[in-house]
Amino acid sequence: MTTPIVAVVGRPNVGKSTLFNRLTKSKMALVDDLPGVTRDRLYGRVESYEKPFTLIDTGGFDPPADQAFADEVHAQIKLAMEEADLILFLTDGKYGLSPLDSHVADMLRRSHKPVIACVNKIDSPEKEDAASEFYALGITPLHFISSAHGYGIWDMMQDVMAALPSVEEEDEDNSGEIRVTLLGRPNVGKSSLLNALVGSPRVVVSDVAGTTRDTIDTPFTFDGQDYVLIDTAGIRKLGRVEKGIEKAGVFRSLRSLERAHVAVVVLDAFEGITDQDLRLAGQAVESYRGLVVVLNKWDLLKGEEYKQRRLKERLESAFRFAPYAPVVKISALTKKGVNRVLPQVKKVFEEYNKRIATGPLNKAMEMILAKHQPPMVKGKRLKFYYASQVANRPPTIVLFVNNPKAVHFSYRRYLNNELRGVMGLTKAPLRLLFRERSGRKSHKGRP
Ligand SMILES: Nc1nc2c(ncn2[C@@H]2O[C@H](COP(=O)(O)OP(=O)(O)OP(=O)(O)O)[C@@H](O)[C@H]2O)c(=O)[nH]1
Ligand SMILES: Nc1nc2c(ncn2[C@@H]2O[C@H](COP(=O)(O)OP(=O)(O)OP(=O)(O)O)[C@@H](O)[C@H]2O)c(=O)[nH]1
Repeated sequence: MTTPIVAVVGRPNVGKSTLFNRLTKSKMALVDDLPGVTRDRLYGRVESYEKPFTLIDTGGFDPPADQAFADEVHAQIKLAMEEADLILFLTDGKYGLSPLDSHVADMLRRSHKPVIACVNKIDSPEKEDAASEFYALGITPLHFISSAHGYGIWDMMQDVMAALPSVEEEDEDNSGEIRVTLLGRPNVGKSSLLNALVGSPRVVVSDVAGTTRDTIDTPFTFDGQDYVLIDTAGIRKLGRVEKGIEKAGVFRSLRSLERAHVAVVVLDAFEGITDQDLRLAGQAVESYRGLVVVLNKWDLLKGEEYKQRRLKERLESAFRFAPYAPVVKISALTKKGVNRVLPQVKKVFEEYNKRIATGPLNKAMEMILAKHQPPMVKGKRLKFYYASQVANRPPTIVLFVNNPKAVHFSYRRYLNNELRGVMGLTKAPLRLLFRERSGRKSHKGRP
């Protein structure tokens, strides 16, 4: 199951960040465990609607000073058209239609991606009439919304939901191949690991940075298991892109993650763990991909026991948000340990496919709820009605509850840990979705 990517595009100041904040603010709080530094406004998960998705705020590019902002918008749109599954095109109803809006509309019409147009800053229904000039953009559906106050957002989200694939759609691909993505900041040794894994150096680099993205996947077999290394071109290309590296990098890693089962995050053991490393690992966790942490350049720590211990401590504290991720120490240079990477990937993948039937799941839920009752919220007890696994890859369980927003982070974590135990998940993540259900029957009333 992949999580779709929705990108918000539009001229500066139309309200993209405001919309982004509104939609992501009630996101489920797996992120609470991530160190503050890994949180930014580049992307966020939206899980409070029927279908979860990743939202990307394409604003805030820093164009070189001599370039007009038209170039900035142009760059955003191109990125969004390449990488997103759906585009939210925002315009400013208070300002009125701008020539740049029409230009953006032309570009979007030529893309084959679904687009939903929104006239923002329509703070009340009366303002809609004044904004009817936006129909001239020729993009439908067209919604009148207020990102700041919430007007029209619900209607717009209905169209977004209708355009996105459903969570319950199973991963059709039963070929048994494991899709792996290698993530890591520049110079940690991704290309070296790629070469060591695949055996022979492969020339996959496009020399012109920033042109059409050429995704090249590399299939191979190891110990009788089929693997596909995703976007092997991007692994090398990213190091060469200088401008807008961060945003391009975020996009690349998100897109690769969406196509992967397992992310291998490569760290440089010699340089230590940086914020960027944690951000990449955080993306993998937020995308609910399997995660294997590779400590590369271990050869440089040979005999350095103090440094090894320091690194181990730092790793344990920094990766508290993914305690289940196996860690493999390697040297891509000497190839020592390299053969231990894929067996770990395979173990994670096997758990990633696990299933639990509804009967045993609900029996387990009864015990879990009895052992540690859901807390009272404003004098009312949270009620869990029913649980069901709706997907694997990753294992995804929907919990029906009377008030999903009131399920506190610590209780979510409790449920997640307990259910992981029940399902025998030790190396892979479990995704819990909380859905509203009203009704008198309590969980105990269900068979
Ligand atoms: N009246 C009104 N103002 C809004 C609304 N949404 C955003 N604004 C205001 O518009 C201004 C720009 O909003 P941002 O969300 O920063 O716009 P942006 O598109 O992210 O801007 P860039 O970062 O420059 O790309 C801010 O002053 C917001 O408060 C709205 O629905 N109604
Ligand atoms: N000592 C040591 N050096 C390594 C190891 N792995 C890679 N290197 C060196 O680290 C440097 C970067 O390696 P690359 O494989 O190009 O790193 P990368 O992550 O692909 O870099 P970008 O293309 O910039 O993203 C090269 O000089 C490698 O020789 C290792 O295990 N030990």
